[in-house]
Amino acid sequence: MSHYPPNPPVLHSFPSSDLLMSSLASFIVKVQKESIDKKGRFTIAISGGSLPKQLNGLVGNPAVKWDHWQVFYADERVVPLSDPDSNHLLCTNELFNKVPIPKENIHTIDVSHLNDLEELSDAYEKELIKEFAQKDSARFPVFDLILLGMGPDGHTASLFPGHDLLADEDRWVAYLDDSPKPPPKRITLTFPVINHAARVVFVAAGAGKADILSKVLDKPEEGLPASRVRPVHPGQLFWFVDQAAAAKLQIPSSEFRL
Ligand SMILES: O=C(O)[C@H](O)[C@@H](O)[C@H](O)[C@H](O)COP(=O)(O)O
Repeated sequence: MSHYPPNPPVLHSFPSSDLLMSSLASFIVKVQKESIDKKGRFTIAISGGSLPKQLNGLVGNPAVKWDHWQVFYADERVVPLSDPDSNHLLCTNELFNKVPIPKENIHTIDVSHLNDLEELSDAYEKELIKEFAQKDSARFPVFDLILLGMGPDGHTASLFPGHDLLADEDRWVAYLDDSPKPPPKRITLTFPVINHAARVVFVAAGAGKADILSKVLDKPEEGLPASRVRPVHPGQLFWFVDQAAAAKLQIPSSEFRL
């Protein structure tokens, strides 16, 4: 555990969603390069919602070394991988079908083998242990990058306001069968895993995010799930937002520089 306080979040606000998307792609490419140069691989967790679409700047980008990516899901709905509710299906349609990533580098949560929630989350934890435990000797996996969205209630991944899972301090992967947003059964990375990542990036765009974003960033003491994302030192939290989402914020935006 780090003895230093978490680094303050870095906010990057862009005048248009196109600029947000291209800057996000540049940022990811830079992190990918640093990770591959250091360890020969790039570990990333992604979530659903509008996020996969925001990754469009990676499509056709020759700097992306897809065969070095190891992709996990920050959360997944417990439905078949071919179901329209599946985050994996969404990411496949929006991104993976458009780029040359080897299928075995995408770590799905596949309910066709197991549909007991506990077995399913244990199986995903084992998948993470295979990737991380022998290679890094940390108590929790240290992702190079975790990409998250934020719901209108301040939830992130499948960590919802007021839910018991917010207090989970031990597990790497947890499950719930009472998600307030359908579908009810989900698997999610826990806060300790999210907060041990080297970098976490939230992406939020559109006027519909303005109120909740100002609550999450200006009033972290309210403890909404997205406010609880505070990577332990030396981890760093970034917010990539557009001007519409940032309209009600008090904290200043930093210039985006690579
Ligand atoms: O699992 C879900 O129910 C959604 O995927 C959800 O968690 C989504 O990621 C956020 O609500 C952010 O949504 P947007 O990215 O669409 O703003």
